[in-house]
Amino acid sequence: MEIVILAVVIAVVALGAISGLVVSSRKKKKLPPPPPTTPSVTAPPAEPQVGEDAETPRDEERRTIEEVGLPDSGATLVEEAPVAEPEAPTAPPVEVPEPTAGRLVKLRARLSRSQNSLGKGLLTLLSREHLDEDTWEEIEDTLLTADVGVQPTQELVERLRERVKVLGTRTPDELRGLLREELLTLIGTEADRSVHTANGLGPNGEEIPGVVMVVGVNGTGKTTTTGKLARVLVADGKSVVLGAADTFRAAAVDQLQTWGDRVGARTVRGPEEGDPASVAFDSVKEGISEGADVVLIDTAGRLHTKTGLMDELGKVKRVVEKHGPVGEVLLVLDATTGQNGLVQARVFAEVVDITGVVLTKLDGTAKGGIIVAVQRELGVPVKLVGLGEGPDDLAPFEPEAFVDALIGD
Ligand SMILES: Nc1nc2c(ncn2[C@@H]2O[C@H](COP(=O)(O)OP(=O)(O)OP(=O)(O)O)[C@@H](O)[C@H]2O)c(=O)[nH]1
Repeated sequence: MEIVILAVVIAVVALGAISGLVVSSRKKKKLPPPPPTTPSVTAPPAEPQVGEDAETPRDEERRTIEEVGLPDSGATLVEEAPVAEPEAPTAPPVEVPEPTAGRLVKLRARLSRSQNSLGKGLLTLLSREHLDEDTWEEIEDTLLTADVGVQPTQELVERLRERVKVLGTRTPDELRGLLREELLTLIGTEADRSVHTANGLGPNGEEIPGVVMVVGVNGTGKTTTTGKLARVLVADGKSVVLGAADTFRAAAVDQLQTWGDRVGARTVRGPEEGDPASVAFDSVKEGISEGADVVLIDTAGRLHTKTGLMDELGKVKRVVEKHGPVGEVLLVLDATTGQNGLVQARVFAEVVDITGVVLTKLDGTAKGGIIVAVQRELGVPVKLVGLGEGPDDLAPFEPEAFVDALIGD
């Protein structure tokens, strides 16, 4: 019996020893592998351990470092865990403005609102039963207040008096018709009001983009107008390059570039306070190399001295003309400045050949008569009018639409 008990104890101890070995081997398996240093991969293991022996036979072929192909730095790592590229800022989508035909008609409500006192005022006076001297004087005053100018006012009143006399009895429709005709005569319906953007010819007979210079006193809306004009041209299917030759005001350059970016037009700019003529030259050069249809050049309009202005604008024009002709020189005038605008017009006309006028801020004044006055003063037509601060608030000037907005139709 004692022998049996002894045998059982020995068997239990032996079993305990064996199970202890197995547990320790399992525990070792759970250990993280040693760091993969080069020697540990290629050199045979030092003293073999029980658990290790059990896993990897000592005589098993081992792979060399080349065969193992350790991840070598970036490339493989990137594959396993791609590093997110920082997203490039996405450019805002390029806008395609609506075609400009009939834009003035669309903006008619604004014209009617601002010019109401002129058109409706005249109609009311003409509708009086007795058109006596006082009434004609009031008609004259209304025209003068709207900045039509003395000479054109007298002409209009004279013609109206004559026609009303001949007409005898007058219906409201007849009066409106008369006034419409006479206002149109004053404004002129024959002039070519298109902005000349046709290609010119370079010194060797090659085609170059149409070149438009935009001039005017700072603050009249010159830079804004250049930007809006770029939109008008893009809307009409033309490709445009902008020249920021108003180098004296960095903000004006940035402002112009923003306008250009919105319609996908490149803006050529120079160093701050750099030579405006050089920027103008470069912008036409860029227009030629891009094969653009039109180059619009925004110029500086500081008016301290006439000689300074003359030198600057004259130089810009001369330098640009080395590439080819300037098709259009647009003078930007602020309609709200009234007679002051006419003084500016005179000065600019003396220093550079103006070919067209842009009248801005017509939405903010009742003095639409300035259109007549400025055309008389310069002998060039108003080609565009600004009727608001919105990007598409610049419209080709159409006399009929203008007069209809004034007096209603
Ligand atoms: N209401 C109204 N505002 C306008 C019109 N045209 C331009 N403006 C505003 O007039 C202000 C002056 O315009 P700018 O284009 O900066 O004037 P600028 O002549 O270029 O002057 P600089 O940039 O200093 O050269 C801006 O606030 C324009 O939004 C318009 O037709 N109507």
